[in-house]
Amino acid sequence: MFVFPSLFSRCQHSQPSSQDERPRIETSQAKSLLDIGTRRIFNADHDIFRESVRKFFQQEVAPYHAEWEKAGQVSRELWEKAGQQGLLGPNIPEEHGGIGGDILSSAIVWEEQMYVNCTGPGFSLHSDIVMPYISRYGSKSQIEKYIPQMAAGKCIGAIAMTEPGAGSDLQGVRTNAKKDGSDWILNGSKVFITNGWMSDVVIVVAVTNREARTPAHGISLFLVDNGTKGFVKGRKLEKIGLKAQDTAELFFEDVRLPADALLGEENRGFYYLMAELPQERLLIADMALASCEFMFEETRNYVKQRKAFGKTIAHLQTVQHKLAEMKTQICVGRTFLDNCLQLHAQKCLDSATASMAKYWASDLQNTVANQGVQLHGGWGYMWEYPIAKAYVDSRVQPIYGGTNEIMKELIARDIVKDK
Ligand SMILES: Cc1cc2nc3c(=O)[nH]c(=O)nc-3n(C[C@H](O)[C@H](O)[C@H](O)COP(=O)(O)OP(=O)(O)OC[C@H]3O[C@@H](n4cnc5c(N)ncnc54)[C@H](O)[C@@H]3O)c2cc1C
Repeated sequence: MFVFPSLFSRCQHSQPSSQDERPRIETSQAKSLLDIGTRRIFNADHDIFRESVRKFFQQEVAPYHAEWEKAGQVSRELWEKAGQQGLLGPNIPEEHGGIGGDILSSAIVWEEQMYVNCTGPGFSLHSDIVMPYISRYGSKSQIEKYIPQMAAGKCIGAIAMTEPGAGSDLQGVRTNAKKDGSDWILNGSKVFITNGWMSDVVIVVAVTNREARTPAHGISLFLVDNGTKGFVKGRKLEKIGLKAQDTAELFFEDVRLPADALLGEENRGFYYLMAELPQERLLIADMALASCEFMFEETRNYVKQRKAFGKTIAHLQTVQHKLAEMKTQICVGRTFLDNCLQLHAQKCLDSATASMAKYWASDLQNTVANQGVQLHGGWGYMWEYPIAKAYVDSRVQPIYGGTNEIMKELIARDIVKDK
């Protein structure tokens, strides 16, 4: 496992470490947008971590990804290896059984995954969406039961909000849990659940009080273990992209849950969701920007070696201008994203700002993917070319984690609200 040189108290404020003598350059000034040692939000300790994470994705993920795309899932072994390397739950406190790092360490894992263009492992959802709910709202026994196992990659986490009839409108969920003595009886179904097929524990969003003054006041979260009677996993869904990611339907039929399966307080689930969604949106945004950086470098390399009319296409001014536009947009986006990462590291990221990042970066990702494919010509449409894969994987980013239309609703609501 990678051992952090007790660096994270310093990381909290993202100051350059004393080891950084020269000011760090930003990505626009670097030789490649993927260079290690850039960006002022990071320090030299982060760079060491990034090197180990990069090596992990290059050695343990990239060579096997095509195989996992065919299988529709990654291997269990990969999860355990990631756990051993300290890649799962980097931002979960040590006293809860996590790694004890900062959000910037999580961001390094998100970005490095995109830099190898391998979307299969659902690490970010597990580490930075599911684990935080348990760490923040779980009881001592829930934390002890799940967090160390999740950090070790022996327990894979998922979160089930969306239903066949309710996605954007979360308050419309119909899955429900009714009290039976001190137990709960859970009924309903969920769809599009990332890590759903491989999951060992799922956080399930369910209605617990139909009489509440608004639906938001009657929703609770439950921890449901794989193998619980009545909990059935449906098929792995066939998607147009994210081929190696196991996205599944989940069914709950009279699932009897003990009282301690309730996560946090009864009927407080909607508030927990609202509190945690900005981190989910930031994560999607940062992965989108990192994917742009990867696609830009792929495209730059391609046009510098592809010949047409006796010289490389990188000599054509129209191609150069397109690359100039792409790089400018990506670097402008990176500045905003790094600002959001820093705000979040200081616990100051608000919902509207996170929504701006998610909407803008995921739209940019699709624009860059489209331009990258175009500059690759026919080869860009071939699966063997990384840009083709990046193109299809981009498409879902404006949809999940709250659609970009919903992001605009949240941004707009904040703009016009009475102060
Ligand atoms: C690959 C993948 C993985 C996913 N992983 C998970 C997961 O792990 N857990 C989970 O719970 N969910 C997951 N989802 C579900 C995802 O979050 C939802 O698909 C998303 O929130 C949209 O919901 P919906 O599909 O029901 O679309 P709908 O809500 O039906 O929306 C359809 C269209 O209507 C628009 N629309 C809806 N309401 C409004 C409005 N008020 N104003 C303007 N436009 C509106 C939407 O923007 C969209 O364009 C995943 C989805 C995919 C595709």
